[in-house]
Amino acid sequence: MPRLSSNSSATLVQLQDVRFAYGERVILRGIDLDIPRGKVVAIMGGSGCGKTTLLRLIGGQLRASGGTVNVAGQDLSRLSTRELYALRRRMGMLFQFGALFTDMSVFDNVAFPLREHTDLQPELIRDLVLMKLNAVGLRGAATLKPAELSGGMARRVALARAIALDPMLIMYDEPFAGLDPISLGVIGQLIRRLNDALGASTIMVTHDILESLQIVDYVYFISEGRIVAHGTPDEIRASTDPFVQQFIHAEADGPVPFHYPAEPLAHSLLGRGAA
Ligand SMILES: Nc1ncnc2c1ncn2[C@@H]1O[C@H](COP(=O)(O)OP(=O)(O)OP(=O)(O)O)[C@@H](O)[C@H]1O
Repeated sequence: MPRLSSNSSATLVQLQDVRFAYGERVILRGIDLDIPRGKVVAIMGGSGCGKTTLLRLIGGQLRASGGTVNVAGQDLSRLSTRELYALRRRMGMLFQFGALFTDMSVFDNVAFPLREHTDLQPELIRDLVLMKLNAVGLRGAATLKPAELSGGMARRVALARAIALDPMLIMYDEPFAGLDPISLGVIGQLIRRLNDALGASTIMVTHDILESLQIVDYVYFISEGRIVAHGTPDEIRASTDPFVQQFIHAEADGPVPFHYPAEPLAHSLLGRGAA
């Protein structure tokens, strides 16, 4: 597999032959990928192919059953819990729908990681929160509660919270899910801008290929536990790979099957199957 970057100091995250299974169920069968410093990289693939699992492996919430996950020059499997925790503080994560704390104001939501993980004085926390909210265009909404926000605004607050600690690596799981087309464009631009302003690297799991191609530097496609295609947005647009084509043209069926693996329908309907 050709690698995106062969210079290790330019690579923030490197996965080599990473394998993972939930019990008997094998999800990843040997993933090789690089996330270069400063870049925004999208990971795409069919539903249930293991994208979120991959983010959790990089975040150290799951341990690979084989291969190596290396972040900022550190092999995660060799870190103590304390070292892993320290590394995780340098990662910002926004998981699916990035729920805000509903009983806290926008300000307190963004202040939460700063209060939790630093000993900064309240005045400094205040300034940092206002700067983060300003970066996502919501400084004026600091006193609102999540229930008073639109879906797009709530997502922007979640972004501000994910970058509160100035992470070196930001991971987004489906950052566009459930957004209208305008908010989707706003969030896409923000993901790019925040990455560049922080000098961070970004990994984004998404189904939204057209939006992603506008903002990312590189895309990896996963299928059946392996990377099956990868390239820059221009390479992806020009690709004749059937897998990539299925994504670009949003075709329901193709190399990525519509159906979750199951016994034949007739078998299920006759009541002989498990479901
Ligand atoms: N804790 C778990 N225990 C057992 N199986 C799991 C667990 N978490 C996820 N899975 C299974 O592992 C597979 C990969 O899940 P994962 O969430 O990584 O997929 P995904 O590519 O992010 O999917 P989607 O795009 O639908 O969010 C799925 O089939 C899922 O059912």
